[in-house]
Amino acid sequence: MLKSKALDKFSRSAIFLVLSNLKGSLGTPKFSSFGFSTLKGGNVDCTREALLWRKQVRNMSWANFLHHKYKNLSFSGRMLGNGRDPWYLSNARYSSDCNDKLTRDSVSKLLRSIPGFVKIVEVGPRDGLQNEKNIVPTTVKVELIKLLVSSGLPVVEATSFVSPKWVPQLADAKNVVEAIRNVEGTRFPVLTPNLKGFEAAVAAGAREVAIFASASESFSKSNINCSIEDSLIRYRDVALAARELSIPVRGYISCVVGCPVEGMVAPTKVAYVSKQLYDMGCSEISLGDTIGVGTPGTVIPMLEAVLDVVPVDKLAVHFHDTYGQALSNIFASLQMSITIVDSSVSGLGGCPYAKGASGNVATEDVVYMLNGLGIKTNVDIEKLMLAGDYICKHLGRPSGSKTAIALSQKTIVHASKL
Ligand SMILES: CC(C)(COP(=O)([O-])OP(=O)([O-])OC[C@H]1O[C@@H](n2cnc3c(N)ncnc32)[C@H](O)[C@@H]1OP(=O)([O-])[O-])[C@@H](O)C(=O)NCCC(=O)NCCSC(=O)C[C@@](C)(O)CC(=O)[O-]
Repeated sequence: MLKSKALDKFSRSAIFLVLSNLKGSLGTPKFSSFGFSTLKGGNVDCTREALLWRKQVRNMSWANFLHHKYKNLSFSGRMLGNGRDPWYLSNARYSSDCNDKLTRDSVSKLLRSIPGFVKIVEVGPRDGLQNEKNIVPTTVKVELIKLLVSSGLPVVEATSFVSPKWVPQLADAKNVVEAIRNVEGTRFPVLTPNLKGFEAAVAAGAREVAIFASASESFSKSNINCSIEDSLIRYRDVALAARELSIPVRGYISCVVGCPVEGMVAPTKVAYVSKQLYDMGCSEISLGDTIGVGTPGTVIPMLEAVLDVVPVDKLAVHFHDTYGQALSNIFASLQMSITIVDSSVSGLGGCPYAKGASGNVATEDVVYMLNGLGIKTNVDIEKLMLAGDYICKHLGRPSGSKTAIALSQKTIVHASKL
């Protein structure tokens, strides 16, 4: 009895402290920053002053807390406006945009190889939606694509001309392509697994296609029902037909670092398939970490192997974020001078033939990071968020983009002026 009471008391204070720190990370006061050590840190300060402080802090609003904490500090104008209490100012909003030359110069001095411009290939309407169980109406897909276009994205992968038995969600590919036929300013590649798909795509009005191979035999079999070599034979036919019509072909390679069945995938296998796609005339080769297991530790050697056989300006990277490594992998790729990054609005996605794989890296998160590095994309993040908001409302779930969540909370904070 005594034991369980003591345990109860202990767990209540433990829960309090854990919640306090959790609240801190979510946007409410973090008590440990006032000198309280946490469970993680060891002892809890139980002096009278400390307890009083804790009570006072617990009763504070977020705004009062910040005012208290920062009132004696001076802030740099760059971040916080005119130096009065920053938390009440509407222009105090932090932006990751890096427009000042000094910062840009020091970033580029340290990161000599990173590009000045990155082309983002938005794959949300295809890779993002292909895995959705409930069929998304064609009108919603078309509206999503139009919203993505208005954010300035240069490429939006629209859909796939694959077997509707394999991917029922994209059975309306023809209608989607027809509906965006007259939308200008953005390119709309579509996936075509064979000549049948290629012909249907061209008939619907597609002006760019993508073929998709794999670096893993098992994944090739489960995704397109044939071996890697057989897929390359099919894709040569598609590439040839496309060349005759001057239609650019993007080549994908799945499982470039790991496969759900085979585990680790050797960089030499990825280099081999990359070279085959390059030789058949692919204008771009996108290297996909389909199940999102890679870290820079596996991505860098893979890229090194591919860079030995394909020029860097032909390469794109395509990371899923299952283990939260996508941005680090993109950053490593930028350092290796890659200039094309695939991503999906709100982090939608997953592959129907890679169970457990989570969505692609969120486009909002990529744009936020690139803005912070002073790398241009021509994408308007606020308009991009409108597209994300639109599709998330339709799907009835929160955004998978941390940036979108944070920025929309800021808007609420500023709108209410706390
Ligand atoms: C490749 C096939 C078609 C082979 O599928 P199969 O069953 O071996 O093909 P088949 O030639 O025996 O044909 C079977 C049926 O499909 C039809 N068919 C055949 N081709 C087409 C076509 N193009 N469009 C429409 N219908 C087609 C064909 O007419 C026939 O119809 P039936 O006589 O039974 O009525 C099938 O396996 C397939 O469609 N797979 C697609 C799978 C897919 O879309 N996966 C997701 C995309 S890849 C991905 O997400 C990875 C990526 C790119 O994002 C990068 C990354 O993250 O790694």
